Amino acid sequence: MSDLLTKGEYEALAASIDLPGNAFIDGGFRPALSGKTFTTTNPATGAPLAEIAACGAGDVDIAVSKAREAFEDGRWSRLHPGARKEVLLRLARLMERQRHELSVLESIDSGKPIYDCETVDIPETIHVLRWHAELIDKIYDQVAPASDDHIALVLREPVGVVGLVLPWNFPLLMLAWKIGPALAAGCSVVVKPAAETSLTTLRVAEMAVEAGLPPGVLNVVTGSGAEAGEPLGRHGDVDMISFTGSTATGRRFLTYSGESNLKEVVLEMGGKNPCIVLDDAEDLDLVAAHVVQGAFWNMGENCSAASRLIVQKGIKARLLERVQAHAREWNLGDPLDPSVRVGALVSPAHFDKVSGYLDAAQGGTVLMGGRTHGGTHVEPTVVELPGNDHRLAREEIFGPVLSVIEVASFEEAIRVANDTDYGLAASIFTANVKRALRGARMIRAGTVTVNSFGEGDISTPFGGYKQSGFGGRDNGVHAHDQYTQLKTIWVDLSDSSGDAVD
Ligand SMILES: NC(=O)C1=CN([C@@H]2O[C@H](COP(=O)(O)OP(=O)(O)OC[C@H]3O[C@@H](n4cnc5c(N)ncnc54)[C@H](O)[C@@H]3O)[C@@H](O)[C@H]2O)C=CC1
Ligand code: BAL
Repeated sequence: MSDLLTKGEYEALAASIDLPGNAFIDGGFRPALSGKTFTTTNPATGAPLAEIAACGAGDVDIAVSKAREAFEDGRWSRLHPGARKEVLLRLARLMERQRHELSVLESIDSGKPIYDCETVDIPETIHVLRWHAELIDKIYDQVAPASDDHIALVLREPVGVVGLVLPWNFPLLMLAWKIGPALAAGCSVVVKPAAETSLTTLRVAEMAVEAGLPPGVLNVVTGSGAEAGEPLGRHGDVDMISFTGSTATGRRFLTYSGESNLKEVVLEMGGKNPCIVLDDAEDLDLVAAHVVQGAFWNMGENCSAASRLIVQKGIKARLLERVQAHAREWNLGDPLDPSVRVGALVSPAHFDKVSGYLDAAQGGTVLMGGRTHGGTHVEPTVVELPGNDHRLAREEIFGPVLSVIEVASFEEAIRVANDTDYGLAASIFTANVKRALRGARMIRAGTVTVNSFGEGDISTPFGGYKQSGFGGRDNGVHAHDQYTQLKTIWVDLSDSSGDAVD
């Protein structure tokens, strides 16, 4: 907190930053082959920020071939793990030195509150990179049990050239969730940031080369999903795609893979995450603070947002009173003001989508909020619904809208929690340990938090059940599974007669 600057200082920094715009390929910036650009704007003000290269299939081809060249000649993939670690640690140090600049870039490009960027997004990004860097020279391969005449080695090898397709809601943090383990494993990467938020990814690519990452290992192709994302997904020389974003686009990557080279695909997608509060939950103030954080943090633009509050009848009135009291503390305003908790939604198009859900709240009771301000701000909104079949309870809104559903019992709470196509995250609040753990087991979600809202931390795998996830996990040692493949080397120690060699 003491490290925060003033609003005036952030504004001055924003005005002075030299904004990147070109794609980053083979260690340097270059325009799109077509020369085309698109404008990225500050969603809080509508002001244009920079012209970004609108990459297409030709640019993706070049980026993939440079990544392949780098991978095959071993400049990174065969570097000693300790040397790879040092480069990533240097990158983390550079980012730490430029944390204010990165925070401002992230905030003006995405609409996120500077407070969040300074206290969560940027420090977490740096922490994630450090964590994976430190892991590089501590993971051992295996020797399998075999007869005395054999040695069976099980090695992890980097998967090769990977495409990393990013969302706009946590641009830098999702970059770190993916490049951390991918680069640690020795892969070369081609990153496709969301068109709305390319700036910090481009800046970090530049810093990575400054930190000593060889050219060609980390490339960034900017542009739209259709023009840059699809050619990456369909590319015949990309070995694997790791994607975070909507379930609809995630599905497309499976098609791209099936129709091209059967590249591996790991998908981290949407959620409609339940937050269960049972009658016996203790410390309702704390519960309410978690509920509000879960629903409104990052303006609800969060795949793990606790967007469905499933509350037992006996506690509902008291809880909702406290939820509203806490939510009132989440002030809406200029994202560069460090006292602001609710910034702008990422774009006018997304604002329209979220506003549409506010219009669709009929049939429910709006308990607070429900109004919009300017072209991209939405008030934290709490809507009580008649049941879990309401559209607001079924579709991912990705905005600051909390749906409340009353239930009569623990059993009904679990049934409603699981009554969704998604299965990313869930929370359960109760003083009864058996119910907490039984509930956590019964809920079909990749992460279940007990008496808190959260996503675990860097050491715990993150990903979804059902239509929230596919093929692997981010975070933890488990994230390295995505970016490595197992090779068995079977060594015969016997001589040709079958006797053991002396
Ligand atoms: N982490 C998450 O769970 C996220 C979920 N969403 C959800 O998705 C909704 C729509 O947001 P979008 O920005 O449209 O998400 P999206 O899933 O379409 O975009 C994510 C990434 O995929 C790329 N992409 C989009 N269309 C593509 C295509 N046809 N082929 C290849 N790549 C493509 C985008 O350029 C971006 O880099 C949001 O309202 C929200 O509900 C959005 C972002 C993150
Ligand atoms: N909450 C981190 C993952 C995501 O929202 O995409």
